[in-house]
Amino acid sequence: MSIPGAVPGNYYAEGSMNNYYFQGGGTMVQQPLQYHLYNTPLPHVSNLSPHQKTIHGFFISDSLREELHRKNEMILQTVNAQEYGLPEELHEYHSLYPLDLTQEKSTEVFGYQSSVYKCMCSVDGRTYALRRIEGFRLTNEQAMQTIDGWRRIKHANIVSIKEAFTSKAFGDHSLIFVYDYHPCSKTLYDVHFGPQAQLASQVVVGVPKTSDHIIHERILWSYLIQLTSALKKIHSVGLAARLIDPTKILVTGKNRIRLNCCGVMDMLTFDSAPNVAHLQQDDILNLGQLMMTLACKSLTATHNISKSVEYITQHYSQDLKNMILYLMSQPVPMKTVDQIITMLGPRVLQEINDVQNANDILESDLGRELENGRLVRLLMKFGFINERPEFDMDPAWSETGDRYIIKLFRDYVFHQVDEAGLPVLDVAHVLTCLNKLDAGVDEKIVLMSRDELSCLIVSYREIKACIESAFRDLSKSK
Ligand SMILES: Nc1ncnc2c1ncn2[C@@H]1O[C@H](COP(=O)(O)OP(=O)(O)OP(=O)(O)O)[C@@H](O)[C@H]1O
Repeated sequence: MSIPGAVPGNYYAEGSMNNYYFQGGGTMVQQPLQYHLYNTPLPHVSNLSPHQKTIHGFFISDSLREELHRKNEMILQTVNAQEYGLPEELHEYHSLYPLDLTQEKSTEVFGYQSSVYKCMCSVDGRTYALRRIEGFRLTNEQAMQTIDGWRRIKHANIVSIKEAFTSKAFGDHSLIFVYDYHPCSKTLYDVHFGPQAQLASQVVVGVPKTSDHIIHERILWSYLIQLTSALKKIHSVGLAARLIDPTKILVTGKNRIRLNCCGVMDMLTFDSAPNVAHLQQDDILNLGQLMMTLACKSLTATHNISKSVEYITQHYSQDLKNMILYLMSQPVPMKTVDQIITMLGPRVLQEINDVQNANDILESDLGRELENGRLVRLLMKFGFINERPEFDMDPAWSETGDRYIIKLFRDYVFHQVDEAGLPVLDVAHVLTCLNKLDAGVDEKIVLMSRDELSCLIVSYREIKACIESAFRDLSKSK
């Protein structure tokens, strides 16, 4: 059988659906489908005519698929709790997985050592990030109430907190904070100052840093806008962030940042009753220091401000330099986040434009998968009906009546051969047929019996009715 109207070689089906390898002794072991099987088109198929399409055109982009797969894989990662000396259960959480693998824990930020774990909640089945403050004994129960204000904050640039509690499950007095989990996220420190970032910007001895190694100005403005937006929310409810540190800012997507560990300092320093207005001024100052650190790509940039300003003047616009200097200046009498927002002005519009463009790209990717989801549901119905060994005490059910038409249609879609008797693997033909079937169009096709002795002329609308009726029979039997 050949495909009427199909242009041979127009479409390319690449890759196999499963990954096989042979174990010693010749047993074939099936591996789960690996995302890396889908690669971008090879050079010899990339120069297609305008009417041709590669199979990649039908699915979401490789990079997005890989990113989503990695995130899903990360959510499912587990370790043996005993091996890592972790409790099997902690309050309503289980399956703890350490996210911070550094041996030497710093006490610089909180004044206590802290660890972070991914975990599952047995109440809602979701994944969370637990931050454990080690060896902290809570003396005043009222401190727990400081979390209430933070729990009400829902903001795109703040990692949401769920709850806090104390625990002796680790063998000490620990204070535990439960935050939303953002799989595969890194800290801003890891992204710009971690070993990989260092490697990328390694300076050859004697050769000065080139502008390739600095963070692009547009990214710096984007960070500033996102953090200002987070501070606006926090200050407007009478709280202060208190931690604007590269190790406590999460990068959860491309240039997408979120303030992490909100509420921890309020609990740790509850007894000293800090002044919120002063802390809010400190937030603005810390934001300026962070921006200077990032612009100079040096963690010690604030130790020599005049040298750092000189560096920023050389590499960035006057606007950015003025902004950083404003953030770091003395408050006379008070600086507010609203003033920063006014100064950001048109940059905010640029950010909105970038965000909306990114959103459009994601929406078009989603649109492609939407079609695929529809077709998968149709294929599942085929699977339920075709080749069913017996139904309603009738061993010939799937081969007779309406079901015979479905079987012949399945052959028409998937089992065609070309003039030389070779299988036709034309994805476009399959997609066209399935889409027409799903829409139930009036177009008629010729279905041939396997022995080629008889043929039926039926419309897609009629085949659709056959499938719906057969599927209804199957679902009624439950
Ligand atoms: N809410 C979260 N969701 C996902 N991953 C998180 C979350 N919070 C922290 N992490 C990850 O946990 C790891 C450790 O975080 P942590 O804040 O301890 O950073 P750190 O650089 O180790 O800081 P410190 O030196 O203070 O311990 C980081 O890789 C971070 O990406």
